[in-house]
Amino acid sequence: MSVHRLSEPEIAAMLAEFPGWTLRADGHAIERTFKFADFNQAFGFMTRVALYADKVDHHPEWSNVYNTVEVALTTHDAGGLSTRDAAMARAIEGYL
Ligand SMILES: C[C@H](O)[C@H](O)[C@H]1CNC2=NC(N)=NC(=O)C2=N1
Repeated sequence: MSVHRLSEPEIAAMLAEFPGWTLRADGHAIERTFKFADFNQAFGFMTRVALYADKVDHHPEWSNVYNTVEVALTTHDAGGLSTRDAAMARAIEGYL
């Protein structure tokens, strides 16, 4: 499905709305690193996000090492950032 790619001002507004997130060097994703008490907490978070992601068909790029989860949000179908990434960032904040 085609999705509208955000303009630079729209990306700036998104970053202002989600203070913990930074723009990836290529400008096509927002990133955030989450630290948890232990692996159990980290993987529980990933499980909640994964179930939501599959439901809305928008999947994070991420990696996990013990209690650390690195997340990048981008919209492959748009070749960059879209409102789907803002919605996902908002949902992720709710699963912390
Ligand atoms: C066919 C399927 O709907 C698409 O490939 C979905 C799946 N998950 C996705 N996830 C992300 N992050 N971006 C997408 O463009 C995307 N597209």
